[in-house]
Amino acid sequence: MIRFDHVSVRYEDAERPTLSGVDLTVPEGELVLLVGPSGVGKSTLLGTVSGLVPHFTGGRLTGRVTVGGRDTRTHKPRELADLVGTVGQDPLSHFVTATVEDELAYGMESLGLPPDVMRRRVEETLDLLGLAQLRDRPISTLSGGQQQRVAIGSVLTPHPKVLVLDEPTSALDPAAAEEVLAVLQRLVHDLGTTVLMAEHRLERVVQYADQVLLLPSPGAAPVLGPPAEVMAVSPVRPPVVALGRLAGWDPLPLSVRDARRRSAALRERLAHVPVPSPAGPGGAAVTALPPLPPAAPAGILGRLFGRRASPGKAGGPADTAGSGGTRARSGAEAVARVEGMGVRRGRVEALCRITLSVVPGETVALMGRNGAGKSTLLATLVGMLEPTTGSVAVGGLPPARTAPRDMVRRVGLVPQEPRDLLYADTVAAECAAADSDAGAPAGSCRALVSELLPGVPDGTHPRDLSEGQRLALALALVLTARPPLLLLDEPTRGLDYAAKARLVGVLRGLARAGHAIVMATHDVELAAELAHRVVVLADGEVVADGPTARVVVSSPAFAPQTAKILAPREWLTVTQVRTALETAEADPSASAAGPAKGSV
Ligand SMILES: Nc1ncnc2c1ncn2[C@@H]1O[C@H](COP(=O)(O)OP(=O)(O)OP(=O)(O)O)[C@@H](O)[C@H]1O
Ligand SMILES: Nc1ncnc2c1ncn2[C@@H]1O[C@H](COP(=O)(O)OP(=O)(O)OP(=O)(O)O)[C@@H](O)[C@H]1O
Repeated sequence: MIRFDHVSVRYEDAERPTLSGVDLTVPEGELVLLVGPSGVGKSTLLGTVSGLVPHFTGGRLTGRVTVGGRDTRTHKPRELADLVGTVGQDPLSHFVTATVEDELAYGMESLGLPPDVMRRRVEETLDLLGLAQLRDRPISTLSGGQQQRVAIGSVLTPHPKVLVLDEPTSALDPAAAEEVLAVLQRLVHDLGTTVLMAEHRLERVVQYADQVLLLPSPGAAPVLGPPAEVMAVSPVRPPVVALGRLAGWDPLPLSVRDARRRSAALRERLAHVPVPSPAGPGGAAVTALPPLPPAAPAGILGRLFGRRASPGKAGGPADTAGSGGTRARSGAEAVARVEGMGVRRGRVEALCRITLSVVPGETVALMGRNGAGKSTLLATLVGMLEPTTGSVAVGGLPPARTAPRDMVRRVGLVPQEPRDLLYADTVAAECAAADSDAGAPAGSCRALVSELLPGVPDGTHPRDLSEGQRLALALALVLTARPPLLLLDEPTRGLDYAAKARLVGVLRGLARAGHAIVMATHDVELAAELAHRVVVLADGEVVADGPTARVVVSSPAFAPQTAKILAPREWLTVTQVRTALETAEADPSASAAGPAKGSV
């Protein structure tokens, strides 16, 4: 159905081609999963199928890509619209109408489908994607995950023969992601739709794939094959595969169910090994933060507060007590304290009766369904939104009523859409501005970008970066300022597993140094790896708040793969299991050991 003949793509001024020698066929009626490290060229490859590359991105395409026999270089994207449905990484750039219902109908209208067919499909899709209650809502008022559902729904309604999806579940909660993948699988099985989909969270998708297409490194020849075979050689792999490789299971499991069936010996081996208790916040390891830096210069204020919904009232309560006084006033040294807080957004009661506090050195994962109120909570902590009822204090001050120049020294937010932080024309200029805004030594921000994700080019416009590269840049910009309270909204979109592991390292270091971190995330593996505590929101209320293992292990939605495989014991990550096995091997007396080496 999709044929690549000797395809190469080279962007202007790039040192080498992003894609080269792609020569393969995606058969009709298969779901092919495209995987590879951040920035390797996955979106570029998808773009050659939808026609966006090179028509909209620039660069030079050589070779030929055909979809259902149509050459994507001679057919503009709109001439492929009846055949190919595309969802890109940024749902907002995708929308053409203002409301949910109109957006779902738009593609069908352009193809001239009869009104009764359109009506029926809109209703079906609203139900399928849990959007029925949002049908009249302006798209601009939806949460990130709700927008992603609309973007997916709008390409499903015209029933295209080919779907090209770039990280379609990146903003979805775990249950919604499963539902969307089940719908896609049904389209593939029942209607013979061909799906080519790029994803980083392989734990969500690999078991649905008929074949996996791996781009191992920039410009390297792709590998296409059965999922288990490709996973055996892939540099990116989900925890279930990493655990299978660690335990020497053959064939490698792709699903939790497969892994559980093979896990008896591993369980036995771990039976007498204590699960390491995660280092909690506080304690000797956490050092006190240095005093707050002097007021931030103006530059960074634009970045952090440029898009605030209710502009900070300049001249709000001054920090007269100084930083030490402020902290003392706030009571038990909490960096953030929320009490009985409610937030109304238009007609929606987005948060209700929220009470929680965050202490220095603590990492909190905010989890919960799409639209539960996670981003809203972060927005109130940074001062972009004001509580309707109750109170919020950060560093002892009410964020929305405090001058941005005072807030910016206390709190930094990496928003769900990292683009909102980026203003300069090049990566180098963004980094230089961040260093100067934060009063950090020149080169600090650039070093952080490279630490998080090697290979991000200095001279590239942030607009042209890959999703993972852009997020790494946004994270580095905020981390350079080292705010005492660091807020991250979905901090792993577009990041490969290695980049995620490096991010975990950086954030752990910050937590040890006394920074408090609150991250809204659907990435259960990240929460398991990093968070001391998980707070679950549902319909704007806190429904669970406790140590990570206790909250996630019992939850089918939030448990990481390792926990599902090894339940009821509370192993959360492959790293924990690896360390335990290595320790047991070094000191067999520490456990009632079975064979230390080889297959377990
Ligand atoms: N329009 C463009 N102009 C110049 N360079 C570009 C452009 N689009 C992408 N690139 C570069 O091409 C490379 C591949 O980007 P691409 O978005 O295809 O990667 P990806 O594998 O999809 O990454 P991610 O997993 O982070 O989404 C990156 O180095 C990126 O900076
Ligand atoms: N500007 C707005 N106007 C009106 N309602 C809004 C606005 N922004 C968000 N909402 C609504 O407030 C609720 C909470 O949204 P929020 O973005 O905080 O959810 P979330 O938990 O971060 O979701 P996601 O996981 O999808 O990012 C949702 O019902 C959403 O539709």
